[in-house]
Amino acid sequence: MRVARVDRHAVHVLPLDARWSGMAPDGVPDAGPDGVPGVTSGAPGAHAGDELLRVDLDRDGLVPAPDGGRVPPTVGDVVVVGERLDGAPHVTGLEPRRTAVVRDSAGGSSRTQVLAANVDLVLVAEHLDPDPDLGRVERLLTIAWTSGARPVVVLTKADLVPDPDGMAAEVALAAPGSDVHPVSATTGTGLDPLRALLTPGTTLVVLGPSGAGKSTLVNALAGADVVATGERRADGRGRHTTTRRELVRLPGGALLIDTPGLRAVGVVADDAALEATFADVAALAARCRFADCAHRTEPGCAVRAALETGELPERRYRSWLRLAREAAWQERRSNARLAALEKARWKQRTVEYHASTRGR
Ligand SMILES: Nc1nc2c(ncn2[C@@H]2O[C@H](COP(=O)(O)OP(=O)(O)OP(=O)(O)O)[C@@H](O)[C@H]2O)c(=O)[nH]1
Ligand SMILES: [Zn+2]
Repeated sequence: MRVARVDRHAVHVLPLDARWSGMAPDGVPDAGPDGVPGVTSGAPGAHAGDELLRVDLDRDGLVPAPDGGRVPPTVGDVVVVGERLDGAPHVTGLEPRRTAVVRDSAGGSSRTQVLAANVDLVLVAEHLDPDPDLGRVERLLTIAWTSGARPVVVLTKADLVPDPDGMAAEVALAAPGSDVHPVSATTGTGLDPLRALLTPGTTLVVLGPSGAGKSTLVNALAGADVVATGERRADGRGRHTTTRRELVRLPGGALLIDTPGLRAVGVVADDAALEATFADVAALAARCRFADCAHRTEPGCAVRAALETGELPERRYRSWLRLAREAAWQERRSNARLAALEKARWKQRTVEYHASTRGR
């Protein structure tokens, strides 16, 4: 069962097997009377042909993870559904996540948030008009590389600029290793190579700022209005944009994880992902005379040399420093949090041990 939506006390799942056939899956309970868990019909329009099954979570809202811990379920997760004694469906386990799109969720609790699981393709959407923000593209690419999914950069609103291909070539310098596609959802230009990526069963997520045209792009790719866009509604009653994360089946058989526009995303990145996003910088650093070169005043520094000749743009170097520092800081913080958790656990065990031996 694939998690399509997460509520506080339940997940809504797509039966994996019945996904393409549109047949009612066997063993799925009928929609019960009000308030009783059962089959709920999909969100209006979004899941035509798919029946979502509402499955209760334990009181803590967590599910047993493969490593023995308990984690919050996320959209795209594959869960095991069992039956409780009263016959109600109930999440009993989580399959290992093949890939995970993780962000650093700012806030006091110093936690990371898994935005989407088991994603094959991350479309990094950035508009050509206003000018693309290369730092944001690099940030989202780092998140994409860290996830384990394949990143593809999509430059939207190509119809609004005179030279979309020239701009795409510039963005490509900030995106080594990923394809960069200038597209226009309005005219349909550039959509075909993206459509070719959306094979049946492929799960994709589109990351990008609000207003980049993510929903418009997805609808254009799907050839149908599968997600709400930021267009003003005909009745003039404001905008209706994505407000929650949800897995939606596209007509061609690919699965889209629709997310609200990300304002500020903190990166959670591993070194390999940073090296992928900044492959050009990493290649230069590998040529520095000293292996531990800090690229400041060391002799034989290939990074500084490239900065001086202009081969490596100052902007990109700064962006690399910033993201590397941010990732390192995030890692230290999460390690500190893990250590604190571990300590609390031992403390609890000690207390329990003393309680159990008291009075013997
Ligand atoms: N000219 C032009 N406008 C576009 C294109 N794609 C999207 N837009 C417009 O850009 C605006 C934002 O598009 P959305 O698809 O709602 O953007 P979004 O990224 O999904 O935004 P959120 O849902 O807030 O995250 C809308 O007014 C679209 O009509 C395009 O290819 N060309
Ligand atoms: Zn150096």
